[in-house]
Amino acid sequence: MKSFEFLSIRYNFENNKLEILDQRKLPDIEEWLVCSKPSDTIVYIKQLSVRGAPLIGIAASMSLYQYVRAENPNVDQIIHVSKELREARPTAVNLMYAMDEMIQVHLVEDHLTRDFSHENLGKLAWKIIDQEVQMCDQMSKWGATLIQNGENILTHCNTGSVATVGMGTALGVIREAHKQGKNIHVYVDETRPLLQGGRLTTYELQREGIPYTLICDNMAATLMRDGKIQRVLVGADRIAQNGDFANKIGTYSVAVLAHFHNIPFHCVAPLSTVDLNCQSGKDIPIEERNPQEVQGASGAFGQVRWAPKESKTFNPAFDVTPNNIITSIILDSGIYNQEQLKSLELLKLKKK
Ligand SMILES: CSC[C@H]1O[C@H](OP(=O)(O)O)[C@H](O)[C@@H]1O
Repeated sequence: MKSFEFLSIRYNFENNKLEILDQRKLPDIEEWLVCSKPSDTIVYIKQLSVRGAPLIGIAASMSLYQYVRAENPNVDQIIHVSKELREARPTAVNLMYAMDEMIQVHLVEDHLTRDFSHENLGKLAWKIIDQEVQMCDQMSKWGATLIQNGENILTHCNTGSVATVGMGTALGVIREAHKQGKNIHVYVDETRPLLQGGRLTTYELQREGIPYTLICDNMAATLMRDGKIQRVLVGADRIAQNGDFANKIGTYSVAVLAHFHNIPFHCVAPLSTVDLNCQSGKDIPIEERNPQEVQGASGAFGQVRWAPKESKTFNPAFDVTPNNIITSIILDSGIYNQEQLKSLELLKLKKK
């Protein structure tokens, strides 16, 4: 392990200090929060101060490593803390994948034969980070091969460097296409209720001078009807064996609209997002969040409510898009079309 600084997570090896950029405060306030112990990290993951499927896995891995280096706990304590971190949010499988990698769950021997030294956990955490950076590069390059010059691309939620430690997933493809001079324009869904698009995707695009237009989620249909959108790119939190996938709430709506208007719709994610324990989207657990998020809005300004505080709300953080309305899934290993998804190509890939 060594010191590092990415856009929304940083670690100082000398003093074992782990920090995350409070994404609730972006774009107006760049404030770093200290993860001094795993319980801090769990709170930050639950409240989405640190968010994004790949990044929460990395934050949890670094928190577990930091804890072992600081406290020198026994194996049962390490396993217990990894379980608490694993359970911080239920949908993004990257969190479970990262914890399984850190406690070496694939080693079938009794856990006493596994190496839980902080040196080894540091190597495992760094391996997860390095893989994530590489996978972002690979899926971004694969996805950019599909982008034609001058396209308008719609994206939902935030899937960029704020949500990963690389160039991003769907937003990584957009970044790569822009870098290749493909003269694209991005339509950014604000993504109610937590506004990851309106606050975070705009923050990333603004910083890099990538042209974009911010829209409310209810505007995508009209843009598609008027021929203003040529492609849709979104991320994923968990992909089932057959290609059904869970992503930020509202993704399914966008997929249905794209299907109706014959617009290519792509999911972009690392292979680690594919969960073989899920045969189809029906098996993916969907996180339900608190009513205040729907009753109002929050950001750097704090929290505002406009609905009656007694309002009953429906607030799933994710929805599931079925494989039959997906044009393709773009992974770090390549592009998989609907027929390949239906013939369980992802299952074969994972088992290689
Ligand atoms: C590359 S981020 C993937 C995924 O994670 C986000 O969820 P959240 O903002 O709740 O952490 C969103 O669904 C992105 O598409």
